Amino acid sequence: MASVSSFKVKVEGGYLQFSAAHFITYGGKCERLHGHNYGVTVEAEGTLSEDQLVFDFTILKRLTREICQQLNHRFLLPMKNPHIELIASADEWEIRFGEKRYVLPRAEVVELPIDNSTAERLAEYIAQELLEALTPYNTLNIHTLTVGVSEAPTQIAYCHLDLRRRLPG
Ligand SMILES: Nc1nc2c(c(=O)[nH]1)N=C([C@H](O)[C@H](O)COP(=O)(O)OP(=O)(O)OP(=O)(O)O)CN2
Repeated sequence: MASVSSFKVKVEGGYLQFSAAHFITYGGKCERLHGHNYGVTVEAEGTLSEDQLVFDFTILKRLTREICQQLNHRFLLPMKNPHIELIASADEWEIRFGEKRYVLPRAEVVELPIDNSTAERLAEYIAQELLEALTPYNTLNIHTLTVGVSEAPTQIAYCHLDLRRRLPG
């Protein structure tokens, strides 16, 4: 019986990381402000292009690194978190949860369109940003894109995008 090959490329390590501060809300509580040295992995599965690549490692690394740089040394602010109150001023974000109140310079905050800064939601955000950054490239041969975000080497969350269900742009 003839076998069918399937292919996957993965980029990780090196500069595919960012250090950021955050807290998540869960179970009616709000964690203390803390930080992680996050690691990012990206996997693309698909068929081979004319050049016999799923996708060029070099480009994939560069695009992922650019997203990491936007998050590096920032506070990760989940703009859609229904459990925190956000008060904007010209230069600052005030974040309230019950009696707790944080005031942060806007320049040190990255405003994320997510509802909680869990590793899962960060992986989804990075996957969506990467998909956007891949728009100028031919990615029709890529079937799935998986982004992993680790808070530590022992804990990692993944978001898997099925690109075969992409709507024509
Ligand atoms: N599935 C997920 N679970 C948890 C997430 C997450 O993003 N996805 N996040 C957290 C917290 O944000 C927290 O940062 C976890 O950090 P952790 O190092 O595990 O905290 P601890 O101090 O409890 O663990 P140590 O191993 O003792 O450092 C929680 N869960």
